Amino acid sequence: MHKVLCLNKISPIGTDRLGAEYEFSTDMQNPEGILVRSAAMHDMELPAELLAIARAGAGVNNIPIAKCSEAGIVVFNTPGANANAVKELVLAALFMTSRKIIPAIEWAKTLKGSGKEVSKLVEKGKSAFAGPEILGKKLGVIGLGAIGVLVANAAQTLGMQVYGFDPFLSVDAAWNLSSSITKAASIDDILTNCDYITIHVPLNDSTRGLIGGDALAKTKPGVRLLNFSRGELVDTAALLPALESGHVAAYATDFPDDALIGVENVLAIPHLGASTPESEDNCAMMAVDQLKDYIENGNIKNSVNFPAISMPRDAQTRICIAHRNIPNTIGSFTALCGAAGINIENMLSKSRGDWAYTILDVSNDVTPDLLAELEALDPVVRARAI
Ligand SMILES: NC(=O)c1ccc[n+]([C@@H]2O[C@H](COP(=O)([O-])OP(=O)(O)OC[C@H]3O[C@@H](n4cnc5c(N)ncnc54)[C@H](O)[C@@H]3O)[C@@H](O)[C@H]2O)c1
Ligand SMILES: O=C(O)[C@H](O)COP(=O)(O)O
Repeated sequence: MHKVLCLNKISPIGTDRLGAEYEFSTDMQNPEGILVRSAAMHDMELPAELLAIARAGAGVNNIPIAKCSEAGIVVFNTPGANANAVKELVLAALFMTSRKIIPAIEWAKTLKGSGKEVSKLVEKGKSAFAGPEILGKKLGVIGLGAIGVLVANAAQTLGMQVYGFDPFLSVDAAWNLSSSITKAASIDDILTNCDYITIHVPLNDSTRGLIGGDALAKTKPGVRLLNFSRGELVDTAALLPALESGHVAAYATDFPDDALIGVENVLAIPHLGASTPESEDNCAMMAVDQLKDYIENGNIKNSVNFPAISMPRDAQTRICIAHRNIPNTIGSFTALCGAAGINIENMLSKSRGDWAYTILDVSNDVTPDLLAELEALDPVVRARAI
């Protein structure tokens, strides 16, 4: 029986796929797998038996990736599985930051009880809530991954002039991006030219504070800023005076902090980007399928710390080794197997940056001693037989 711990509410459409061979609970000791959404894991002690963490979603800044790699724990996410949900909310925010829809609705509520006067009061008061159309305006999209591409393409069909910036644009994203999107040469191109700016990059050490005082100073007066990625990408302390002065006309964020809540022209959304049944189902199914395939077969798809690697199984036993990407490591594996009288029928090794992963399909049973010898090799962080 495999054990999977669930740290957030995950759609049963996904968890039902675990099947009868899995014990699944929100509270258990020594799990082999963890399913998580946004629960903070940085301070969590990682159980010794833990093989993998599957993030049902995109962002993995809540997971201690480097610590997981050192322990040979494979971390998965579900690229693109919630991208449409976020795109739809970003489009809503484009309209809401333009047309003052939320404050206008709030004001309309205050007219309750005015009887026959309501329509007169509506006509008298509505001018306070006028706001521009998005048609023809310039939208800058920072980060053209799964979400950024969908936002850019949709905004273009709504008649916006769209500029995109992504120094690491993937080939897939380039294929999916409408040819009408203008490629920005630098982030400054976006900052200085655009009426609306939307951020779709991961939060990491190089993107934290991406939009700070210097960046805001380069933006056009009246710019509208949208952040559906992570709060710390935008420096709140620098943003507040820019909102106060009106230089930033509106800020829509899915990640409000205490200082932003209640501030005029801030649209503070409680992290609803991926909260649709469709996205929750998609993410849960992908996360569970990837986790199961890793636990049962050692295959890796959509990991953020180890390479993609997959091999059909046709031998008695599979040895899976997570290790550092160092020359001559595979030679030590085959030498140890040879010395133990193990016949390797098939093998595959892949690397990704500092880390690598090797699958050895062998025609014998594998002893705990051999696994211990493999794990004792300097570059190896985890060896197991399935
Ligand atoms: N609000 C929500 O509920 C919600 C839902 C999903 C994702 N997210 C957030 O949105 C982020 C993006 O999601 P995604 O699915 O599009 O991820 P993705 O990995 O498909 O795309 C991220 C893109 O950012 C680019 N990038 C990285 N650093 C950059 C930089 N400095 N400048 C410009 N581009 C840069 C990458 O090249 C990549 O193309 C996630 O990391 C997550 O934090 C939020
Ligand atoms: O990175 C993500 O996928 C989103 O922020 C969604 O987070 P959630 O799964 O906690 O809604």
